[in-house]
Amino acid sequence: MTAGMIIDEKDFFREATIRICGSLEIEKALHQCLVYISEFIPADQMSFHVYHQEQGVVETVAHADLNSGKAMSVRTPLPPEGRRQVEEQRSVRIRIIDRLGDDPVTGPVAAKMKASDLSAVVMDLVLEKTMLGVFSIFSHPGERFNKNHIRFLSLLNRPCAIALTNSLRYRELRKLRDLLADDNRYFQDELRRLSGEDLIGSEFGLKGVMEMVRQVAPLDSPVLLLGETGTGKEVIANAIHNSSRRKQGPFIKVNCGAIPETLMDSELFGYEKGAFTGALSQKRGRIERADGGTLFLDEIGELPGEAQVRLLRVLQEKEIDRLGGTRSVNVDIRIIAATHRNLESMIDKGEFRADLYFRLRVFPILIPPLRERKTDIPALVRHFILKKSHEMKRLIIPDLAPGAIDRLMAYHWPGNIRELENATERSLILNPGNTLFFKEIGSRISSTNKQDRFKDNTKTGESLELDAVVCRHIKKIMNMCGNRVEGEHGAAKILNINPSTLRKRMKKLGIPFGRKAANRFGSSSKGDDSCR
Ligand SMILES: Nc1ncnc2c1ncn2[C@@H]1O[C@H](COP(=O)(O)OP(=O)(O)OP(=O)(O)O)[C@@H](O)[C@H]1O
Repeated sequence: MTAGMIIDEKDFFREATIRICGSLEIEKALHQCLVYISEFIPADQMSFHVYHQEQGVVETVAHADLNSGKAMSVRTPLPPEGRRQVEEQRSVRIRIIDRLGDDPVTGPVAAKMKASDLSAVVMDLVLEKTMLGVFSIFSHPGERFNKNHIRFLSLLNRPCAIALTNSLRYRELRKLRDLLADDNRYFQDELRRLSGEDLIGSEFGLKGVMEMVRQVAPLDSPVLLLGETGTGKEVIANAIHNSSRRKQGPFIKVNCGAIPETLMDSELFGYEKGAFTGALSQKRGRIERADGGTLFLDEIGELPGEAQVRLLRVLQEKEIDRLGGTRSVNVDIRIIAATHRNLESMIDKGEFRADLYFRLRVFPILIPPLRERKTDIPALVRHFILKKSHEMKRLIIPDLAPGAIDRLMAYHWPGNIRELENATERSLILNPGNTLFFKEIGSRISSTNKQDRFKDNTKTGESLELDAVVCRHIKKIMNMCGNRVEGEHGAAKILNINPSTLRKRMKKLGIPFGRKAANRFGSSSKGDDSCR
């Protein structure tokens, strides 16, 4: 103590503790504490050090003098003797070192801090039987600490240990937070790069859609994307997010059709620890994770009834309740929903809530199927050739064979852009050479056409055999002509064949004509099924 100064131990402990535990920023706490202590003890500087045994390194994590404090990470390797002393030490020590430079442990550290000539009190900090580090208090130049000083400083062992632990944990958390923020930035950029540049057709087939995207993106209104499967609803949802003020925030996708109904609530809304058996820790739901960004609800038509009610509340109140939670959590999200289903007919069948539908369809955008924007096909297929060739690490980017584009344009693409993407990939696999023919698309076109014709005929349940078709046709014409074979208004003239040939054919097919026909044919031949 400085001459004549009397100080109560309890006051000293209380005041110094308030200061050393007063801030999680250890440099500030250290500085405040030093300023207070220096009124009673000839202390000029203080620092915290941590020992990393694997590397045999002392890390100085904070240092303060009477002007200010500084957080740092200065690492000093110890010589073998210093390492041995630290590692073999079993008891908690508080020691006075008359000259820091002379000690094998403090010497190398003090040299870095230009404090080799100073005297110091060095105190091991232990909490719950764990050696945390060291607290050192440096004297004024030329002064020495005495037993009385040590008695007072040793009172601060526990508060200093607590302060050091808290600040190290805080430092770790901040590091993780910065890492996460950095990762997040990286992934968002990556996503933007992938989705932003990859939108083909914005000036052609998707021009109208992109115009609507530009109108709605800056607002916070919900958007409902409608379109067949594979038309690019997710790509458009991304484009809206990336052109909105939320673009720095998260874009969180929920595929309502892919999450089992029993897990939907916990996935969307999250849960508190202990909300159900197995809820070992708190989990934030996807809605909460989208806070500050966009929540993309893909396949919204598949959302179970219970979750529809809870989602409606999110849209109305802008807050969510975690499962097992006792308080609501505010969320700032923009919702983009998408579906290939007809939600209105689902409402009629009681499968989708009308109130949720009207909340979601504030701004519907219909994405046309690929068959209605075939002008985009050449650019799309070239884009996919490039993309897939890179993915497959092909050194040469294949070209399109003459006629390939015609084949691609002639097909009707029920699976839309996804089908075109897959067809391109398949073609690349099937053609290891430098030219893509898309011959398989050609065969798909003819098989589709055959199927269509087959469908048309089978719709009526009629036979497709040639004789049956001819029979039906002759009967139809005979009916039109009032069963007359010959003459200006006779069936032979209309069918452009000789009347006797027609009679022969009718005989062969068992079609009555002349008097016989008068008994059989009425005004309509619909009831006659002899041709089937
Ligand atoms: N305009 C486009 N430009 C480039 N690629 C596109 C475009 N539209 C869609 N794609 C690609 O086509 C594939 C299908 O698109 P996306 O998943 O967005 O369709 P979707 O309508 O959401 O499908 P689903 O209804 O099945 O969820 C994706 O690989 C996507 O990258």
